Amino acid sequence: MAKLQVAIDLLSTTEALALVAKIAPYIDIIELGTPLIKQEGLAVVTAMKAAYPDKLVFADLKTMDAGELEADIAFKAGADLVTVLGAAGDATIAGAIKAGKAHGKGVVVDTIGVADRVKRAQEAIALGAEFVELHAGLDEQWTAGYSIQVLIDEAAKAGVPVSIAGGVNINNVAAVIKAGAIVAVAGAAIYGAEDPAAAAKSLREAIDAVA
Ligand SMILES: O=C(CO)[C@H](O)[C@H](O)COP(=O)(O)O
Repeated sequence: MAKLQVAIDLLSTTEALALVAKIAPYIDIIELGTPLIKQEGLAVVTAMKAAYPDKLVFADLKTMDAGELEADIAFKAGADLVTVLGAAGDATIAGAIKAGKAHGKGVVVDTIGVADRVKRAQEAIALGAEFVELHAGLDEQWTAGYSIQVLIDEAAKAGVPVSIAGGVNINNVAAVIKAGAIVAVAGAAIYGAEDPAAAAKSLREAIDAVA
């Protein structure tokens, strides 16, 4: 069954916990966004895992160097999954994966900014990543001509476990899952919705209708 990951790009632990209190029944993975972690530190990871021990807590570190060290501190703080950038060297990705193995946790490789996302996804899985995020970041989404269809097409040909992030919403989530993504990542479509619980419920139902 494909998973729904909420990407929380809010800026306080209080707001993040309040959001998850509304949407918890519909989501599988709670992502603490990079700006949130930069604002609140890894304490937000610890607080979220303590509040939701049965959910997967995803720390979006976007690590570019010192893979083993950065992953280790996030796993110690309570993360189940951490991100390393696909743009980083193989040694950085391998270091994070080593820390993941030591903690019995996983590493997700984020392809933001990578030119050939499919090739890097295949390389990252060969290194031992849990799955790879085919990702167009918030800035790229504002670029003229951006379409999530690019990521959907890449997921269909990747042949390795991937998630898709970059403007996932109720209009495209079925296509995301039909393309083979094992995780749909939705940020603004949930935290920016007038009714986040209703938005998360609709996404959950759309995912389950495909899977
Ligand atoms: O990691 C991120 C930005 O770097 C976002 O959390 C990710 O792009 C998902 O957000 P949205 O669904 O709002 O596009």
